[in-house]
Amino acid sequence: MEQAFRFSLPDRRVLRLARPCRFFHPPGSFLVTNTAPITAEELNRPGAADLAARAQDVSKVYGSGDARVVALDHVSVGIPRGRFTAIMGPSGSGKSTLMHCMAGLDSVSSGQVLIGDVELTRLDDKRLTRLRRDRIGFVFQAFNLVPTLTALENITLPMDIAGRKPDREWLDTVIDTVGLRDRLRHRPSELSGGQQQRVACARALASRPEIVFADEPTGNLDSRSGAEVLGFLRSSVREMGQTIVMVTHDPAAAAYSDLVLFLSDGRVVDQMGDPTAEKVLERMKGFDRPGSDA
Ligand SMILES: Nc1ncnc2c1ncn2[C@@H]1O[C@H](COP(=O)(O)OP(=O)(O)OP(=O)(O)O)[C@@H](O)[C@H]1O
Repeated sequence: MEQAFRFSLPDRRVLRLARPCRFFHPPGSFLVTNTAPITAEELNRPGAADLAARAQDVSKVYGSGDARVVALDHVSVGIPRGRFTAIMGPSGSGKSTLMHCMAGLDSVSSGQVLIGDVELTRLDDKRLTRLRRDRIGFVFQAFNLVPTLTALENITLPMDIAGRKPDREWLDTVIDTVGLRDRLRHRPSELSGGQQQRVACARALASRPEIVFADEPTGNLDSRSGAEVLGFLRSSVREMGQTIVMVTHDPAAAAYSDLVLFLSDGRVVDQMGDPTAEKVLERMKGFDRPGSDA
C-alpha cells in the first residue's frame, strides 16, 4: 500500500503522502447546463458535442427500506463547454451527489454520465482513475496543497506523478493569470489563504483539463480573497476557454458564473443565465417555502 503513496519528483526527491492524493480522488461538488433542463433526447442529438459533460436520466439512491433516500431523481443535464456554471440548492438537495456522480467519484444507481464522449458509468476503476487524472481538474474548499513543496511544485505535482511534462507556455499563462509569478518558490505556509487557493486553481488548470469541478472553492476564504479566486476562475473561462462547474451556497459567488443550475429534492428545478447575487438570493428564498420548488 505504502508504495502507492510514494512519488519521485523530477529532482529525485521522493514525496511520501500519508493518504492518496485527494486531488485525484476528491470529494466535492458541481456541474451544469444549457438554458433549460435538458431532456435525454436533446442530450443525444448530434449537436450535443459542445457539452463538456452530461448526465442522462441519472438517479442515485442510498440505503433501502426505511433508510432509502433518493438523492438524485432522474436528472438529465448538460454542461456547456467553455462556460462557468454554478450549482445551487438547499442543503440536502443533491448538489454534492450530482458532482460526485458527474466527476466519476461515485457510482450512479441508474442512467449514464459522460465526460466528452466517454461514458464514465462503463469504465472500470483503473480507467476511471486515469480519466480523472488526465481530463478533470478539482478545486476543494480545503486547499489540499502538499506543505513540503513550493507553490510551483504543487502546481506541477499531478503532471509529475503522471510522468507528463508541463507545457511551458501554458504553465506560464496559468501562473500569470493567477498572479503567482513572484510567489512560486514559497511554501503553502508562507502564502495567504487566497494565494493558496490560487495555487490550487493553477494546479487544477495546469494540465488543461476538459472540465474543472470546484467544490465550495471560497468556503474557507474571507470575502476579498474569495473575490480574487472567483475572478481568476471567471477569467480562466473567459480568456482561456476553460469549462468550470462550481458548487456554492453563496449567491455572490454564483454571480460570477454564466449560468446557475438550481437543485431541489434531487431534481433540476430551475436555471438562470447572467445571474446577479440579488436574483440568485431571491430565487433561493423560494426554496425555504415547502412545495415552492418549481
Ligand atoms: N452516503 C450517503 N448515505 C445515505 N444518504 C446520503 C449519503 N450521501 C448523501 N445522502 C443523502 O442524499 C441527499 C443529498 O445529499 P447531498 O450531500 O448530495 O446534498 P447537498 O445538496 O450537497 O447538501 P449540502 O448543501 O448540505 O452539502 C441528502 O438527503 C443526504 O442525506
